[in-house]
Amino acid sequence: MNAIEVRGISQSFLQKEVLNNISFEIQKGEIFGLLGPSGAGKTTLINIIIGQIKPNNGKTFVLGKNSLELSRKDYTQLGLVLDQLGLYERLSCMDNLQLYASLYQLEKSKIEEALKYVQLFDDRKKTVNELSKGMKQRLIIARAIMHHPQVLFLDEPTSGLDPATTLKIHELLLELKKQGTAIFLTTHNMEEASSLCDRVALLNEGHIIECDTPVAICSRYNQLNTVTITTKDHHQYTIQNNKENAKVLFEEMQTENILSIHSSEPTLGSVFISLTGRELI
Ligand SMILES: Nc1ncnc2c1ncn2[C@@H]1O[C@H](COP(=O)(O)OP(=O)(O)OP(=O)(O)O)[C@@H](O)[C@H]1O
Repeated sequence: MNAIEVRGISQSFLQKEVLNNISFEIQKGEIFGLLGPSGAGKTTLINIIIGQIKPNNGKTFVLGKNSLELSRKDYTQLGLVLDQLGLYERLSCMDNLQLYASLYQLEKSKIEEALKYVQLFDDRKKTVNELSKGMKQRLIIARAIMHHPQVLFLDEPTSGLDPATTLKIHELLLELKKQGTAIFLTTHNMEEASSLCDRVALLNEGHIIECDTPVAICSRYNQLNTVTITTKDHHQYTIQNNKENAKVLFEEMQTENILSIHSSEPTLGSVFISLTGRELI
């Protein structure tokens, strides 16, 4: 059974089409990234999958169940990291989690376990307004995972965080993946997607324009593989890294006039730009 299944989803708001015939599936233990620029419809798709928006067309399933028929019990299998809202600023980390734990009827040990997991146990008595942005985000992740959900949704989980906190969050997500959690995340950050996700979908103007492993997508766009040559007389030019240009490169090398040669492989970011003419911001 797929953890998440999205079948032919289309959605418009005020006659503006946001999602057009979107389909994909996510397995247990898989990290799947949805990449797209601001306003591409990423949050809308999460809301459809968790049954909070009824789509104009198509169906989504979570753990085999139609999203529009999820019961209260089904929701206990899901974890959500949707934004930084929903924390009580003047309550401690512990108290914030305790409020949620009572909804799930979790024992205190589960809260402590989650706080340790995100490395906030020593700060458990601090109030939320004393936490940094990265600590708040880790608290939200603790809240989303303390009941051990089978499916975790994260909307821009590391947006605006420093590289060290981002790395910590990536390690946490990889650990959850190892335990079999299916993880669906949205991001603008193609480096995050490349290093973290098993598969990614590139979303542009309502359509999925690519969906595969980051390596497979990048290797499909080998024409973006280039070589930049700088000569000793400070002339610089970039050519495609292909068979035909190997001859040009060889001839240039024989002149002994080369200062440096840099090769540049396609990245998800450069693929996205070449396909859409726009950056992932
Ligand atoms: N309830 C709504 N009513 C009208 N328009 C909406 C509604 N929800 C979303 N939209 C519009 O749908 C489009 C997609 O919004 P969405 O929040 O899904 O994008 P996003 O990809 O998550 O963007 P970001 O990366 O900036 O969070 C936007 O143009 C937004 O204004």
